Amino acid sequence: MEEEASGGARGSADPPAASSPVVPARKTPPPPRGFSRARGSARRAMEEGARGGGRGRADTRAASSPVVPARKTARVSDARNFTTPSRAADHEGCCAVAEAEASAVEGQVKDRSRSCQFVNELDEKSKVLKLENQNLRQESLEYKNCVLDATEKSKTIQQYVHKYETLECESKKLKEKFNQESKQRKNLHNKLTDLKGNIRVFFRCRPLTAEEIAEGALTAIDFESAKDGELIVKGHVSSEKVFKFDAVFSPEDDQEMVFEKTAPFATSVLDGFNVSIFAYGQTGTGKTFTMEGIEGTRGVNYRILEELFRIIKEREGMFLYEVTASALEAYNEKIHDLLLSGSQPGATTKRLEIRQSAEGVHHVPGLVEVRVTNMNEAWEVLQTGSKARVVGSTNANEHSSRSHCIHCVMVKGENLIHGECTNSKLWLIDLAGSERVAKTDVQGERLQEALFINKSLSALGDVISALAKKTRHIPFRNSKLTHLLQDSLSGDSKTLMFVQISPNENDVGETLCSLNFASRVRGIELGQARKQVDVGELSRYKLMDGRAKQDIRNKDAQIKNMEETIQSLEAQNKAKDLLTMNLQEKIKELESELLFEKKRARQHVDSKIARDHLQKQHSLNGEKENNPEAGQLPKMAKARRVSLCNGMNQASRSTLLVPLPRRNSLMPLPAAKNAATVLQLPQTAKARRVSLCNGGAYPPPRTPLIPLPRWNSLMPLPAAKNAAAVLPPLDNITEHLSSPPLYSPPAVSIDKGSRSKRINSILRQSLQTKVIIRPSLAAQAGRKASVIATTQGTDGVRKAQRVPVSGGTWQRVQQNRDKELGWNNATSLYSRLHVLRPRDKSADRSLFGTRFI
Ligand SMILES: Nc1ncnc2c1ncn2[C@@H]1O[C@H](COP(=O)(O)OP(=O)(O)OP(=O)(O)O)[C@@H](O)[C@H]1O
Repeated sequence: MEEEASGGARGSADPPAASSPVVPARKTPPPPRGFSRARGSARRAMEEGARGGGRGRADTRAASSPVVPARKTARVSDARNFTTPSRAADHEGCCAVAEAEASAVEGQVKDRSRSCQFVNELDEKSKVLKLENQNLRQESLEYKNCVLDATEKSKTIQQYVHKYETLECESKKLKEKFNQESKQRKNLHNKLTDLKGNIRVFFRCRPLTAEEIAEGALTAIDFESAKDGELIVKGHVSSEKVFKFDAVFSPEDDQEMVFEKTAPFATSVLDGFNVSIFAYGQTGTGKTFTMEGIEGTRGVNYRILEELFRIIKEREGMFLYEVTASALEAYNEKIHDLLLSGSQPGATTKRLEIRQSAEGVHHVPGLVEVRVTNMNEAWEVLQTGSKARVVGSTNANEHSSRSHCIHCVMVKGENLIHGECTNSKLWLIDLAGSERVAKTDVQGERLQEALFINKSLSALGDVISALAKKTRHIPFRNSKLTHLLQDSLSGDSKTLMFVQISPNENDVGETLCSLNFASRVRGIELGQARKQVDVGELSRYKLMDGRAKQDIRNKDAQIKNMEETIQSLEAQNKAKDLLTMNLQEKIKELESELLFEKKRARQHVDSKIARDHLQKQHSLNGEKENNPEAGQLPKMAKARRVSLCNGMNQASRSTLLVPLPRRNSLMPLPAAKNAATVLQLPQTAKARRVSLCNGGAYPPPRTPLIPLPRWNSLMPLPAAKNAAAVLPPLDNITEHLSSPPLYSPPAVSIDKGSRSKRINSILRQSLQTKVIIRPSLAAQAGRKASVIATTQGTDGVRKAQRVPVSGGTWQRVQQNRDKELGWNNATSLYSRLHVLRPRDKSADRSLFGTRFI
């Protein structure tokens, strides 16, 4: 930009360069419009001058130059004065040119001034841009520095991230280690507790009161010789008695020392165990002092709460705890909520009952539970309850507790690392003191209270005795107190009992009673304390378990049903298989029977034909003997076989044996002389078989013969004498043949009448059925070598012929049909008769016999 600006400046300061039209456009700015116009007008003026009389070369040069110096113009004007009239025009032209040039110069000047202005503006802009450039450079440097910083920072961050990851990893390892150690500590703690016993008994003796000292009372306990928890009670009558407890606190031991050995129970509570701490002893022996303490010397209740919240704080981040507190009293065998009664001591409140939950935990439904988040809140709740407790003045104690005061601190814990939830309770119980009514000399209400107190403490003694003896029944429900302490005494929790005694020698009887009771309590062997995993979670798991079990039961039932179904289906299949087998066997049996019957029928027919043949031969022989003229007929009959096969080969002749109908009863046989040319039907029964081959030249083709319709039984036989004359015309015969059904079986005889008709009809129906339903039978039957075929003879008479199976299609069909009508008649008849009388086979056979006789 600087170069351009300087170029512009140079252009404006160098007129020749500016006037030169060949100055490169790059170096000079574009000429202003006025300048162009000036050049155009100059050119036009020159042209006009040329038109006016021609112009000199110099003028032309001058005109060609856009910038003409003033000096030159004056010379031209001087010359005008000394030129000829022709030059006047030149002069005028020159003037015009000069004017044009002047105007051009003027325009150029204007343009230059504009250019200068433009250049100035550009300079200013350039300066601004320079400044901007500098700023940008600076910013760029700053950015570069920033980027460097960012890179360094990102590197640092990455290092930090890496460090953080490493730390996190270490933290995880430490957490795991902590968990393990915590678990180990817990186990050790529990082991220690177990070794010490789930019920521990601490002995505490209060100091002699001022009154007692004043009375000169002596101390019955020998603390000097007490070593390792052993305690010697000085007997004022008999020998000394030694008791052993888990801890012995002399009158000189302060609250802090007592709590030192109590503090581990706080850890147990937060670890998820139920803990019960209670104080037992004669009235005025310091139970309330031990449990609650007095201003400045706080007792176990205060200190254990302190310890609880201290540990909760210590475990922050790893465990989450929720603490609630409640307070109640068992007064005259009634349970009252001490938080409901508020600040009105002894005020009648709603009576509560003890219930057992589904999980087996004893609780008091409807008890007010106050959520507390710190020590002060918790202590306030406990104090509220303590203040509401029934307290009365007796001879033994100015502020004697007339009820059993029970504080309950419930702790819900969640391990944030592995998510285990616990739900534990800390019972802090200040029992009412036992008292000898005669000694305390209480009256009225106090007496009643004392009776209830003694009764409940007696019930507690019974429970302790039963637990010590491990009897099956523990009388927990004999009093509200024992009922409420059932969970604490039955082994689910860790229990600590303070046995409080008076050092006064005068109270040694009560002291011994208390110490004996405490010894029994200490002797109780309870099972290992159970960790109280969150019952809600437990119940959820139980519910899931129940559902899963129910699902399994349902599935089992479904599987059982399916198995039963499968079994029944298998049984059905087996039954069907059995039925099928039986049916197949039956079919086989029937088929074999059928074959047998077929054979029998065939044999029967053959034998019958043979018999008929013999009979007829005999009768013919007899006739021949009686009538010699008639002897010609048997001769003709003998010519039953007429060979029509002259000239045929042997094979074809052997197959062309066609049985002819028994026409002997219908027409006379022609003479056998020309048997080779004309087929002569035999007149007698012997003529039933007609050989178309040379008779006797070849053996007969087959022995089994298919029965032919017994035409003789349908039509009257003509007289044998003049058979030719008696024979009816052929047309009549055709009528006879065609009138009955083609395949209707012949009637047995006219005499048998209705029976034969019935059989006929059965056979007919059977045939029709067979033809329609089982055409394949015909095909099966067609496998026989030859069948009977009914053909139309050349003479128009229907003839039954034996034709070869290898004949034409029509012949085969006909053969099959005939076969079916022949041999299968027996089958169908048998079947039908079998249907009619299935078991009377003899009758069937007789019918069969009848049919073919
Ligand atoms: N260890 C002790 N040190 C100092 N004073 C004590 C100690 N034990 C008890 N006392 C005092 O003895 C008196 C009676 O104590 P406390 O009321 O606690 O007895 P108690 O067993 O609760 O009686 P009760 O059964 O009638 O309620 C109180 O004035 C108390 O301060």
